[in-house]
Amino acid sequence: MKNFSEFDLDAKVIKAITEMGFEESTPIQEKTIPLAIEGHDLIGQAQTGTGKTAAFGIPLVSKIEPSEDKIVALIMCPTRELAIQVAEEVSKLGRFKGIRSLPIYGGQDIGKQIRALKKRPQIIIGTPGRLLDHINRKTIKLEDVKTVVLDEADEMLDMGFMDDIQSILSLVPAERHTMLFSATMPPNIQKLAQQFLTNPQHVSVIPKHVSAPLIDQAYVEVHEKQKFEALSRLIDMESPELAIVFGRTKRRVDELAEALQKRGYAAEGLHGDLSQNQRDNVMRKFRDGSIEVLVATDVAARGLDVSGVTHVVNFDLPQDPESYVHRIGRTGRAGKEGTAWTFVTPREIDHLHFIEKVTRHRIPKKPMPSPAEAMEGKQKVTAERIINLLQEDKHNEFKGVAIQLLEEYDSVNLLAAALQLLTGGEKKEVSVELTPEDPIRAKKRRVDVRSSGRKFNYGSDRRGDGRSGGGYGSRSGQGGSRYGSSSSRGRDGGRDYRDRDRDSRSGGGYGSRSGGSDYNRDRSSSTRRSEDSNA
Ligand SMILES: Nc1ncnc2c1ncn2[C@@H]1O[C@H](COP(=O)(O)OP(=O)(O)OP(=O)(O)O)[C@@H](O)[C@H]1O
Ligand SMILES: [Mg+2]
Repeated sequence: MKNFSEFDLDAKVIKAITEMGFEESTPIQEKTIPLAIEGHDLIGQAQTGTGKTAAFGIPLVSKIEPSEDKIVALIMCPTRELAIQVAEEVSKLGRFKGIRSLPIYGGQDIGKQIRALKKRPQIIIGTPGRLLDHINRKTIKLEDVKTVVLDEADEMLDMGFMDDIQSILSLVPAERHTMLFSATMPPNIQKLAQQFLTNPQHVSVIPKHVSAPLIDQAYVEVHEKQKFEALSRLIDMESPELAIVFGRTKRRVDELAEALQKRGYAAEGLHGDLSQNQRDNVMRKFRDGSIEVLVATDVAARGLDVSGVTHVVNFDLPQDPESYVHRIGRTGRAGKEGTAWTFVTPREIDHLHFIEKVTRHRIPKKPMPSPAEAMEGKQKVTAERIINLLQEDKHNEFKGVAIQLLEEYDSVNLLAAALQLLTGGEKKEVSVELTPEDPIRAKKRRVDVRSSGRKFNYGSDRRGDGRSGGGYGSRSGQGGSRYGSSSSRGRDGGRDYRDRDRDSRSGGGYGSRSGGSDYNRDRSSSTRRSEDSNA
């Protein structure tokens, strides 16, 4: 893989890249950056978590003049969370150059956005609905836009944004540079590309080796009623640093988050019925580690990049193979390993086979963790916490009692009792009741697998030389202790939303759901997404 200094990039951008801890380019970046610098239109495809954001962000930021006081670049994304995240990455890349970027999404106070637009950002990162709104109000003008990026284009179309995207693109001068990123290439994407891209170069990184994917996948066959028990045992057994648990509906997510809290886990739910403020809050807490389990609908399946997500659990089997790939792709990112478990009820086994077929990956079956395994995992974590405390050496005030106890009791018994207390068995007795979900029925439909290219993480030599897979340079500042407490986890500074607008109104007609879709549709155009509508 190439070092970033080998590309024709602005030195200030290289400085930013170094500061972000990137050492070498990823394969999609290596292919995309030179083409984008030369101004070629392009269509990019690569697996989840392989740095597509920087693949378009780096050349984009490199080309923009800091003195520019108009909107010269437009990035469109399907969800609010993604708009925020992409804006965050772009602004990090443009820091030393003094590039101004601004996320624009539904659910946030429009007045606030209008004020922020007065600061003359050069790059706008937005969801199509809210962008159109600003365009209609003339608070965003596209006449000087020279570069357009469509991120997760297939998802935007699936969400019913075709008309909005077409209206927006038709307002951008034809003399422009357009980059489209998509997981799949269904006909509507091809149509969009034909309509709005000029002689696009196809850049795809499809892994050759599938022998050592970074994501360790497994399924557990469980009855609907056993799922919760299976989940809590799994969390206890594996003690994830951070985990995302996907549920099928909003109701499911709410009930599950509540049930996990009752059992003493730091869990919260994320779905489209929450206000923007709540959504931002949940994401912020997840990113800074104050919640360890994020329970979410598919709203969190695409693009979201949170460092430290070691586990993904499909509490409910996803409807589509694509959704499966995107959900599990929230772990095993940027060369790190991850684990993905999928719960399958006996009646859904056929659907699982369908997913295996489309993703061309056999998912091995694992037994439901036993109570003993769960207990063992918990004890291990407790023991590690004690050892960590021991190393901190700040427990002088407890030493008196310790000496007293040791004089009276056997040391092994004493420590075992303390471990029992700390492992906290009692909370687990709380009974929880979840409303059952109907099983997913096997759905036979054609999916463009060949072009999806997001089935596996590449890099079969990963384990061998200790370097991360797929040609990633290591990234500094990210400790990888599997059992580390959240406090020992290197924080991903720039991914914290703390300083973002949190007093934004969620009302005002924006961010309201249309047709029960879980996405932030801030327009009323119809949506095809229905998984979440029964919440
Ligand atoms: N060259 C690099 N070296 C190390 N880390 C990188 C590099 N490029 C990107 N990253 C990091 O990898 C992570 C994943 O990147 P990104 O979110 O862009 O992936 P993606 O390909 O868009 O995934 P998805 O398909 O899920 O949207 C991010 O945390 C990003 O900062
Ligand atoms: Mg992405």
